[in-house]
Amino acid sequence: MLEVKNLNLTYDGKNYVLKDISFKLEKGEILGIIGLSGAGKSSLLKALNLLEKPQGEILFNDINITQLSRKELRNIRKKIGVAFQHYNLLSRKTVFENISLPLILNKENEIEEKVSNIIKKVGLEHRKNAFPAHLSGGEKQRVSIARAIVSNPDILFLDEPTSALDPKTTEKILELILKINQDMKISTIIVTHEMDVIKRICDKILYLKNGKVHYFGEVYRFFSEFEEELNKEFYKDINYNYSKLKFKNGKIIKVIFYGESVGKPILNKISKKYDIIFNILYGKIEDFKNAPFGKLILEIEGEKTSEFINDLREYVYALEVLRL
Ligand SMILES: Nc1ncnc2c1ncn2[C@@H]1O[C@H](COP(=O)(O)OP(=O)(O)OP(=O)(O)O)[C@@H](O)[C@H]1O
Repeated sequence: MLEVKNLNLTYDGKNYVLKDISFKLEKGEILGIIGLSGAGKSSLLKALNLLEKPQGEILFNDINITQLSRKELRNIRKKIGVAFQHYNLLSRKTVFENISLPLILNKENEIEEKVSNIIKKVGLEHRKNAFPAHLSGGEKQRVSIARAIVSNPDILFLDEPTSALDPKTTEKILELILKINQDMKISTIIVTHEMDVIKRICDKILYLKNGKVHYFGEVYRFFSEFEEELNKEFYKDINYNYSKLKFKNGKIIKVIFYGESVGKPILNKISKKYDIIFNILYGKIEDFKNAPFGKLILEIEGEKTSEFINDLREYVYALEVLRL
């Protein structure tokens, strides 16, 4: 439903802040855009919105929206919902009035009913007559999201929707985004610098580095293959400690489990089969959107470590020998 081909963007006509960006978003998918500060995340969102004029193609339901007239663009914009990090609510209007705005601008009918439905969906019935100054951060973000989806758009852009919120409120907003995505089948692009947001709700990830696509694809593959870089750039996930090693001649392996294999006693079974003893140096299981994802770093010892590794490889998503 959205296909971006060879997108480039420059603000000054010389330096490109987006370079040859290409990716695809299918209907109903949630795509997370991540990258360090200055990588070009906001610029990409602005280019997709055509708030900035990029070079290249943006095919929205097979129409190249970079080539449209103002009037055609106005119609397409009705199909795009945007919620900003700082909410951008009108302070003199109530929750209800803020959410009504896009419908009034688009001269739609049955505004009362549509707004009431959306207010119910985002759980703000009890706050519908409140003014933004009297709302919590989470409630403001609910209003902002409600306003973005009230026109029933095909695509929703969310710019850092949880970065100003505490962890509990973040979780509630992520649940809301997932619910909206499932109920309304809205394709969603979410800019974030929070890895947990990507893991919890995204199907795909686009990792921007210096204005270029460094990775685009499935979330689980990204966390399986880009670990070292992630540790360096974003957070310290794995800091397994070689001082915890127990075996003199042990090998060290990293095992990634994804989906069904998480939670099965595979390791126990296969280690018994080859008479292998193991010591867990690091282990973590996380709930990704589509399936659980587990990572283990093991120290192994025994006569048949090679056979053990070969056999185990068959049952897990990925296995890497870190030290022979
Ligand atoms: N309006 C603008 N005019 C000129 N340069 C800009 C403009 N907006 C952004 N830039 C530049 O474009 C590059 C990418 O910035 P952008 O804000 O898109 O990055 P970002 O990944 O969203 O960063 P952050 O996480 O800090 O918001 C930066 O070098 C920035 O200085």
